[in-house]
Amino acid sequence: METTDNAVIDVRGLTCTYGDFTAVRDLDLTVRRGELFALLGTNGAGKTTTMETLEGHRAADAGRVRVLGMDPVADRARLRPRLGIMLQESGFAGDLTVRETVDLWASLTTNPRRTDDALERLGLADRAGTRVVQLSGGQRRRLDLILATLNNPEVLFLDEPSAGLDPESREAAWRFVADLKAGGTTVVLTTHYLEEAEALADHVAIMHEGRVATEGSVSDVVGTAPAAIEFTTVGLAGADLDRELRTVVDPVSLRITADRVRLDVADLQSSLGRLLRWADQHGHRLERLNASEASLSEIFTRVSHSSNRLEDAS
Ligand SMILES: Nc1ncnc2c1ncn2[C@@H]1O[C@H](COP(=O)(O)OP(=O)(O)OP(=O)(O)O)[C@@H](O)[C@H]1O
Repeated sequence: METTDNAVIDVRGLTCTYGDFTAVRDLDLTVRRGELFALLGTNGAGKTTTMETLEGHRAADAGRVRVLGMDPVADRARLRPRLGIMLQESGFAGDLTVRETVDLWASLTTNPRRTDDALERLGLADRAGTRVVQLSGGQRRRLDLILATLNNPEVLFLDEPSAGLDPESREAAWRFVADLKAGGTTVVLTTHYLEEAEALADHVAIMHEGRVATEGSVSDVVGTAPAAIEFTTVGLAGADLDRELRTVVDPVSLRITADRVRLDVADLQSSLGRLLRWADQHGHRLERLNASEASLSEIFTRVSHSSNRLEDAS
């Protein structure tokens, strides 16, 4: 039986250890049917360990993991045909050609997808006769993606699918994954490309030191951080300007360096409106004015500079 809320993956209190090192600690995750869930995080945050547990490649040391309502380790034989898995390192035989590899994989799969279209779309059609060992790293990555999706999986796990791909191949891989999602496949991916998460993900979770530090839609996650307004002032003095801006805008923080001002604000639209009205009324000129919402990359940087130690103490 599947869990509530259309969850195809439900993880509660997952803990994974290597010896006395805890790589994943008390992690909760919910992935809903048909969504693309991006697991982000610093190197060593625990993404691959979490993915391996979801894929049934390693058992949880504590906690409960359900994929399509099943235990990925205990129910592996029943679950595996419904999953697509692309690992960081592929382990298939390099002596076969691309075509032979795809055919071999397809022969082991019930109802495999047609592959010519996938080879074409991922730029491997003209490599069909090439031995896998002779492929470049990026070409192997694209072959891995095809093999992981041959069985039309209900849930597809992609561990850094676009690592090492050139920009054009990355775009092709993104379109390929987006089309699978449009066809109803639930996708969980890890990536270090934040623009990949921004382009594809319905839900992002940023992991740090074995835990999810923040999660939600990209706009939810980005919305948790203040926006920034920057400008250069002409003829306004430091202390007076500081006082006045705090009254006008009520910023989260304010920094004035020489004549450059940076305001971090909770509500960009209303703060900007108040600032511009104030400048108009007093005839102030705001030069090189720049206003921007926080980016995923800023959130990522904040998370990676934070520490779990405080939480551990609580
Ligand atoms: N086999 C292992 N033995 C001991 N420690 C391990 C082992 N595999 C991973 N770790 C440690 O567990 C932590 C989490 O590793 P994991 O590979 O899950 O992180 P990650 O988020 O996928 O990192 P990356 O982005 O670098 O791939 C790291 O500190 C890593 O050194």
